[in-house]
Amino acid sequence: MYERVLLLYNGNAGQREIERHLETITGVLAAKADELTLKRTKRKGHAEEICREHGEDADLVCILGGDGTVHECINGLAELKDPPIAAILPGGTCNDFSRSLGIPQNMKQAAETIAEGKTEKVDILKANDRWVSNFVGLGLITDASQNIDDQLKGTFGRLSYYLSAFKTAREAKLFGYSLKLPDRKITDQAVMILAANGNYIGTNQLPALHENLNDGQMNFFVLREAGLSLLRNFLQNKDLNEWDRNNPAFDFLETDEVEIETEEPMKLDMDGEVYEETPVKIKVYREHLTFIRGEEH
Ligand SMILES: Nc1ncnc2c1ncn2[C@@H]1O[C@H](COP(=O)(O)OP(=O)(O)OP(=O)(O)O)[C@@H](O)[C@H]1O
Repeated sequence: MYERVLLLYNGNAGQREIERHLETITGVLAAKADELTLKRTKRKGHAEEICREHGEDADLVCILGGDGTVHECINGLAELKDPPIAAILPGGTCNDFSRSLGIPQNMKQAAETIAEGKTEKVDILKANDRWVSNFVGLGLITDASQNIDDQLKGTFGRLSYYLSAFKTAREAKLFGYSLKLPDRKITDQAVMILAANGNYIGTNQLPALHENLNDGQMNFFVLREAGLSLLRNFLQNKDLNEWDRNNPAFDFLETDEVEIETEEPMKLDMDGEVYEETPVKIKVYREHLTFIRGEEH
């Protein structure tokens, strides 16, 4: 039983079915809360403000939205002295971080998972001044998310991500970068760099990964030009065996800290939205927030 539950929802996210879901969710959660408050985000950045200002008044904050809304919420929660437990109701298009937590993608089942109340402390990344739940990327991934046509996204949902990623992959640009890792420095060229905290991107499970969300490590991928066909296969969910750690088309490593510089400043994609530019320092904050989790992840 929770004393105070805050249910925050992005009426703008996903396929605009959220209001329909609210009835289901409140039906399940009301039985578990002495007080249940609903707040609707009015603009981009609002979820972050609400979490920063009201997060400590709740013992559970339920986030109904996609990865971009989760991103905002953790930025509001991560620096609170006594942050509440966070729970995700998958109301976006991809909902990747909720997948890593084993949250069912069916809304009623997700609400029931919250009602069951299993929790886990999870790692959160900090990239320059922003907190990140799922990933930080640059290069091809940033271009792909920027190329998503909002109208297509509304109509085709996650299919629009694939269309955009395929389109972008044909025009991938090489860039020069240098990485500073705790034990070495690497200077080379790539088409994409990805620092992943979660295990899914664009609803696809990332291959060759760490097993849990609280090992204090991020999974770090550098994709070379030769890796583009690999990426296409990844988007079609096939031939994942090619993502062997020894495949020269990409570098794969685990680290708790990295600094990335690029020849020119490059935009950074954080959890599906562009925030900030390179250079960037990314660090894992181990078990920094507590989330509701499902059975399997
Ligand atoms: N009321 C609002 N008006 C405009 N934008 C909003 C509002 N509330 C939230 N947003 C922004 O909408 C963006 C997209 O929302 P969200 O990520 O939740 O859905 P999505 O993109 O469909 O999901 P996913 O990232 O899982 O694919 C977020 O970055 C968030 O900042």
